Amino acid sequence: MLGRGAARALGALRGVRGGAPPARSLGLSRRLLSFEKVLDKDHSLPKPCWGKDMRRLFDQFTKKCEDGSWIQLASYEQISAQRSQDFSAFIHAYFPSASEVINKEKLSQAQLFTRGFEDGMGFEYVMFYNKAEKRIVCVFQGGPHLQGMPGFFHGGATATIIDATVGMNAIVSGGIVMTANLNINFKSPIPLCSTVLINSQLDKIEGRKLFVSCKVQSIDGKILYTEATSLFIMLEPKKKKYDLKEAVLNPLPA
Ligand SMILES: CCCCCCCCCCCCCC(=O)SCCNC(=O)CCNC(=O)[C@H](O)C(C)(C)COP(=O)(O)OP(=O)(O)OC[C@H]1O[C@@H](n2cnc3c(N)ncnc32)[C@H](O)[C@@H]1OP(=O)(O)O
Repeated sequence: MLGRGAARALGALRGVRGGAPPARSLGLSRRLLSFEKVLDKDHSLPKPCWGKDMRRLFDQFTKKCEDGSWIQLASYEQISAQRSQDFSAFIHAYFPSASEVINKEKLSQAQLFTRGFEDGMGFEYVMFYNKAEKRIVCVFQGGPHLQGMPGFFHGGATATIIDATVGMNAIVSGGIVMTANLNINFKSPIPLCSTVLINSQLDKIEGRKLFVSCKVQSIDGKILYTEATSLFIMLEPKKKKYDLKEAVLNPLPA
């Protein structure tokens, strides 16, 4: 049977008892904590580097959260030291060979790729989740360090924010998942430093497979920049010797 740490990690992802504390207990009733974080700030809240489009869209979606149909997803740069330990256990459970490379110390220094840039230079984004519609909308303002062809975003940067958005959609539905496939059609180059909307939709779940699609559009909806489809796989507990039933039925206190 797997250790307590991995059970907690599962709880953190699934929001079950024993995982991250409920958002309400932290006074954040309209916000869903995607994982517990105490060391740094929530990067999905307004900052001086946000342009007027980003702020206006943030305000519009925050308004939509008032009736509970939409939830703003918090986002942090690092996970807490405690969670780092939990994730070490998680990695060991699912990918034993990887745990020889990624030790606890390295994990404690890790940063979420999309949050590792100086404010305003890289990925500025905030995501909003609509459970009933199985949608996540990401408001994204890309900074000057994401340039590819001069004056436009690098396609890899676009792929990254797409993966983050469809990935979050898969996580909120499937728990512990990994991207198995991501197909992207680049229709029109995205001007550097612009703000765009990424609209993602969970299309279907078949067993362990989650199919999520998305469109990247200008904020007025007139330009379709990019379209993508993706496949996420829920990790197979038995295959990786992870006792999911135990983790769900006997969650640990936070
Ligand atoms: C709390 C912390 C929160 C963190 C928040 C921040 C996160 C931000 C979010 C960022 C998000 C970033 C996210 C990232 O960046 S994730 C990082 C990028 N992804 C990876 O590194 C994944 C690498 N791949 C794997 O580990 C395995 O292949 C996985 C786990 C995916 C499946 O291996 P597993 O051994 O488990 O499964 P299986 O092989 O038995 O296959 C099962 C079924 O699936 C079908 N299949 C499999 N692959 C493909 C494929 N390519 N196309 C079509 N179908 C495929 C397969 O045919 C079979 O179907 P069927 O025969 O049953 O019908």
